[in-house]
Amino acid sequence: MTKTLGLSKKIHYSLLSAFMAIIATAFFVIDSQKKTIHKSYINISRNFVSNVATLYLNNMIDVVEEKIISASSKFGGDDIFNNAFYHDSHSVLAHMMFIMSKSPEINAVILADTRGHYLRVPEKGSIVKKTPQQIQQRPWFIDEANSQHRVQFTEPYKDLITQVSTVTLSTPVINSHGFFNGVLAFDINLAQLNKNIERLLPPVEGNVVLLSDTGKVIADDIVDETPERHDFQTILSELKKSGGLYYDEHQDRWFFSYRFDGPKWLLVYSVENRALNELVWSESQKVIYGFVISLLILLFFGFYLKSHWDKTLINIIGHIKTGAPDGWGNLESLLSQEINNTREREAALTAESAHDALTGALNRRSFDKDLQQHIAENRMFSLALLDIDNFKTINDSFGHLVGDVVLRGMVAECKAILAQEKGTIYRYGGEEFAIIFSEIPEQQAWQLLEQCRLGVRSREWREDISAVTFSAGLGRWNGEEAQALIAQVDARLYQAKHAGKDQTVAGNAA
Ligand SMILES: Nc1nc2c(ncn2[C@@H]2O[C@H](COP(=O)(O)OP(=O)(O)OP(=O)(O)O)[C@@H](O)[C@H]2O)c(=O)[nH]1
Repeated sequence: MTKTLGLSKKIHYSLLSAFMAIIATAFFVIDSQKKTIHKSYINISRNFVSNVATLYLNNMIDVVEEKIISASSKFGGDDIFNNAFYHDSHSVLAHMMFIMSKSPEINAVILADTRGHYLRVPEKGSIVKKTPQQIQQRPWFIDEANSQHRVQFTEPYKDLITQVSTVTLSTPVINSHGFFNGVLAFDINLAQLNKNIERLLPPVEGNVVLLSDTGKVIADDIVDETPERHDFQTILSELKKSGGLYYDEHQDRWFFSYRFDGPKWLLVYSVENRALNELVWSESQKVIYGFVISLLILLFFGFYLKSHWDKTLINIIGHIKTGAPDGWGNLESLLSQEINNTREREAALTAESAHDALTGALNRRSFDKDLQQHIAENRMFSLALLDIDNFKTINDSFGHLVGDVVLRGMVAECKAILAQEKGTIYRYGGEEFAIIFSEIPEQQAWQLLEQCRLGVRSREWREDISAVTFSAGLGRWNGEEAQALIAQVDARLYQAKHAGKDQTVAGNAA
């Protein structure tokens, strides 16, 4: 089975991996960014509530409290109080009007005595005296027992006279002898309060509402006729103990709240979770666009690469086929060079696999192959086996490196003699060599072998070796099996060794 390079596949995988990596990164970045944005909106909303409460409402409460306390101490004089109800009420009314005119946050100023008389500005007509029952029904009316408290805020209630929702703050009027004379009360201008709350610009679309301690609405930013009021009663206790942040699963709404110290009011700003999420998404969109653009660029790059890569591959394949890699550009010339190098390497590898690396003679594999080929082709040939005499002594005396030099030298010597003739030398193994003499009579082979032997023996060595000799056996092929011929020639080599070495033993024909 042919193994493909799979380059296109690798490019596809790389692009796909980059694609997946961008998507995964996008997922994590967007997710963490969403959480961060969500968190920052929560913080901004909490700050919004506490800023409105401390900078606006607390301020307003302080101002009206200060005003009522200073006015009540003014009305504390016996004469003023008695005059107001039984003699000359005009100067007191003028003072009450003065307070009104300076206080946009106050709707009405009321002064009441313990007998149920009261003065109120603004009032239709002249001074009106009401029955004690009417005045005492008012939630701000404080009897003597309650007079210890300085300033009190009522729950929102429907005023009997004006018929509008009202919150009143009141304080006892104590005369200079310490007696409780009556009550001074300010109706808070809820219309003005509503208007101011409506004007607020909350960070996320939602509702702002000011609640009393029992959860009644004092003021809110809802302007339409059928206001969408949220059920604060069910979550009031949660809001009070939430510490400023509460999420109601049932309504899927966030509640940001601030609890006042003076009147136990609660400023609540509530936001639908959906609205918050929409905002978070719209903020995240910029990042999403960024990632989408990156993906598109990657896709474009992928297609571009693919189309050009295919073309380049086709060119490369064409040139590899024709073997004419000329006229390519920089990258291509490098590639063509590489193709040529590969061919050379291939040729070198083939040569290496046929030759013995140490001596340069053909190796044992080549010998086996050539021998079989001669037999298969029924070619006339003779075989010689050569073994260097006393090679162990050479190795032992001069070292293996010198032994190697001797092996190389012997091959060189024989090659030089056989070069023009039909003889090829092989390294048979260790210090043993073989020569195949092709298509020449055994006699001629014997002569060549003798020339080799004498050549080696008379060769001069740079090292201090006196003489290197070898023994050899020679035999002609007579149609027998390769192993039989080798055994016969090996036996003759053995004979030569036993006969005193440095000689060749051949058959009778030689
Ligand atoms: N330097 C070197 N030595 C080799 C190589 N291959 C085999 N030999 C050595 O050749 C020697 C062969 O020794 P022996 O088989 O005892 O033969 P010898 O000493 O030549 O004795 P005779 O054949 O009886 O003359 C061993 O010492 C091997 O280590 C080689 O590639 N390089």
